[in-house]
Amino acid sequence: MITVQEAEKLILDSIGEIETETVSIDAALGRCLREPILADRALPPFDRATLDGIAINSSSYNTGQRKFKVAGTAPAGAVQQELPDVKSCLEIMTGAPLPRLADCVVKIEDIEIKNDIAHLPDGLQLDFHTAVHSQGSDAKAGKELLAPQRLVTAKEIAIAASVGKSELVVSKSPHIAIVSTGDELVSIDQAPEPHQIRRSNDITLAAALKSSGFASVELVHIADDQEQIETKLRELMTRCDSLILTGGISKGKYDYIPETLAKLGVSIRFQWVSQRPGKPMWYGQFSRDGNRLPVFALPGNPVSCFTCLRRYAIPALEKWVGLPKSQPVYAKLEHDLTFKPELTLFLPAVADPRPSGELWVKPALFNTSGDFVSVAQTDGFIELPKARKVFPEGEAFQFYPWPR
Ligand SMILES: Nc1nc2c(c(=O)[nH]1)N[C@H]1C(S)=C(S)[C@@H](COP(=O)(O)OP(=O)(O)OC[C@H]3O[C@@H](n4cnc5c(N)ncnc54)[C@H](O)[C@@H]3O)O[C@H]1N2
Ligand code: MOO
Ligand SMILES: [Mg+2]
Repeated sequence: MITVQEAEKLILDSIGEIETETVSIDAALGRCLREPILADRALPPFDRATLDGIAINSSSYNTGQRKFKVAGTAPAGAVQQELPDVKSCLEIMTGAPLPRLADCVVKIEDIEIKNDIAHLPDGLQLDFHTAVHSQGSDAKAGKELLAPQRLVTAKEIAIAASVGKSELVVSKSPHIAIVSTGDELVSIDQAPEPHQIRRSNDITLAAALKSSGFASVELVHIADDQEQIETKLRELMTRCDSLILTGGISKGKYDYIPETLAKLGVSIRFQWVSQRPGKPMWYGQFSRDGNRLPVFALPGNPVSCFTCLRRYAIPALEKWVGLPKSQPVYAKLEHDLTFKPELTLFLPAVADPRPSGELWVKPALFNTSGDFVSVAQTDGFIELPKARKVFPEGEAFQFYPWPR
């Protein structure tokens, strides 16, 4: 049996970088950018008025001129104009190119225009490019505005749009199959017999993946029949980029998953981790077209598979596609705890942020790793290391928020 840290390292070390694809800018939201975004021209591309007012030559004002003939109007969207001479002005709108011979803008509030003459008061502070956003002052043409390997959010879209990128190169979004097995499981729209239970893990894992940015998910259920499992998994391996299985991995007579995966050529990286819940967890990879594709076989107990998905599978998928890893935070325990088994404990807990800026957590009491009822009241789990037995109130440990 390996430790949590060893399992995490084996998984993350085995994960490479997924291929790229080109998508429309709208479809790039939430994906990892995989190309640099360069300024296609200077930003701003011309000397731009930042206020509505008049464009003048500041040296005329600074050598005593107070009346300027209004020679015309410079709206935004019109080509750059020119003052007839340095003694006159143009009315100018925010966003318009500064006219040639003018070097600053005086805002409308500071002046009075009567009979096409603009009257300026004494005491204005006017210099070269006052109220002008100078050409290239944000970025020179060719400058890298965004480096690759970052999450595309609204602000990245703003930059891409401003340089005319209607399509972006991003990481592919893996198509993930969530496979549940078990003869006792019925679909949620079916009335279960007393000995049956509703199949909840697969749809739960799908929701967690979707809310973590993995939208392409397919649900598959297979009976506890080795032949059917083999046939279906073989088919999924031809077209899915990752498999996440739940159930059928422990020591029961009908726990066919590890054996079948091995038979199908999925190479095992590990099974059995010194953790609760989730001890039977299995991880491996298979090759297709030169890519190594991850397979997570998670225990069937609902809390186990949910916890293992959060602790291992989601960070691994994030690394694969280049999304920022959903990091744990540190949080302080609200009361003393003792846990004697030689296992790392993932304990569901309620977050309690304090006005002091500290995050505290209140561990939840829960029955078994089948008890989703208590877990639903919590915000995440706290990780209590295997090397310890006693965990005192006020000590900080890593807290993993649940997927939203
Ligand atoms: N002799 C041993 N028995 C068990 C061990 C062990 O070490 N030695 N480990 C236990 C632990 S820990 C866990 S966790 C479970 C893992 O079991 P499996 O992965 O084989 O899962 P199943 O046997 O198929 O199911 C376990 C439990 O979960 C329910 N389940 C399964 N799939 C779903 C689903 N899609 N939706 C809702 N509930 C599901 C299933 O009905 C069972 O009650 O093994 C222990 N045994
Ligand atoms: O991993 Mo099991 O989850 O402890 O019931
Ligand atoms: Mg079992």
